[in-house]
Amino acid sequence: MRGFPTLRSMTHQRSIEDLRAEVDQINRDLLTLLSKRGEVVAQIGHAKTQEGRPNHYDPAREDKQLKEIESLNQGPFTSAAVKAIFKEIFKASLDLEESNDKKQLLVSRKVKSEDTVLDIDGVRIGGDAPPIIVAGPCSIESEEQMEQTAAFLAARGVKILRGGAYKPRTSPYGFQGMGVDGLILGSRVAKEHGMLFVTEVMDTRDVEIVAEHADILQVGARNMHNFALLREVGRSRRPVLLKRGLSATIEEWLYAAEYILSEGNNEVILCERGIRTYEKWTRNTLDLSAVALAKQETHLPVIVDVTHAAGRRDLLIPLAKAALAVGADGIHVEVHPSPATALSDNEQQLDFAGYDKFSDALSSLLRQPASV
Ligand SMILES: O=C(O)C(=O)C[C@]1(C(=O)O)C=C[C@@H](O)C=C1
Repeated sequence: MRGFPTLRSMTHQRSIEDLRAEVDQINRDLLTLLSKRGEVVAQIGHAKTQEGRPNHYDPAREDKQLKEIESLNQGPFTSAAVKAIFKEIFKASLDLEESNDKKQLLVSRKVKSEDTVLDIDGVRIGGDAPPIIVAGPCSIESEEQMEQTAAFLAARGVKILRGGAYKPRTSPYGFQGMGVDGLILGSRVAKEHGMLFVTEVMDTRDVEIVAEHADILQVGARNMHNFALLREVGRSRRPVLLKRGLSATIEEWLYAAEYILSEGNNEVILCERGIRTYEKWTRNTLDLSAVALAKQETHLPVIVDVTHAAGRRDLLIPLAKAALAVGADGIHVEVHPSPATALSDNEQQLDFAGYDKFSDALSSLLRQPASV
């Protein structure tokens, strides 16, 4: 009798082994096609990166492909099943594009394996250099305050003086900084004591004037996502101290550094300063794994701002010790001649006696190069 073979007669016609051998071959063919697709997709990813599109996800393109696949599907799988398989393929393709992209980042150790060591007028930061201390008041307030602080710190071997001339305050009515007068004062006092001067720049319009007076430009946590500012400091040719954003992931922080390097400025110091968590007993939560990871994944120097991480003086020594133990290339700490009368951050700045205790406690760790 003619007609369609029954399931029974079919299974009798071909053995399971035989059918499995065919499935094995189909698997091999599918894998070949999948790999071929992966290679083409990687090229799309590369082209997107070159066009400056770090976000490779394109839902409209995925949707178009799914619609076509659905219209071509003739079974035996349902369209829902086929679409689910293709969605997995898109996801894997996106991962492939993005991981290739990360391998090409200028900040990545995969691109540059040796540590970047900054040499700013003889002050070495990163690599085999002993950890540095960046210290000074939160805000530049007066000539007397800067002079006293610089003299005190320089006598203890501190090579980098910090001080804010433009202050990003939570309240618009808080002290906003001395502006250009503060820049001039900070840079003069630092020079007089043989120190480098680092200060924050908050606005693209100020990059030029800040770069004129400061040896290192700081991009603060609140501005880590300010891509126009990152590009501008990248064009400035001054070393940049880039703080991690309040709620930024490590990846976002490294992409922020990439913005600076992509403009041709390779002199970036990463600064972990604690992230915002549910914890209330500290101002922020110091993320030491971020320090270890940034050291591992990038070639850039990484320092730790213990003052903002803790927000309280009693934790500065243990946090600084821990930071140096995981390989930080330096410590950033706020020091003020009279914290009680400081115009900003008076809860957390160290007075001179406090700084002496702090540096004594760290002295053995500060002599040796960052390790791990
Ligand atoms: O066509 C693209 O833009 C791709 O990046 C490729 C691809 C894909 O696998 O088809 C991958 C991720 C995008 O979300 C969209 C599509």
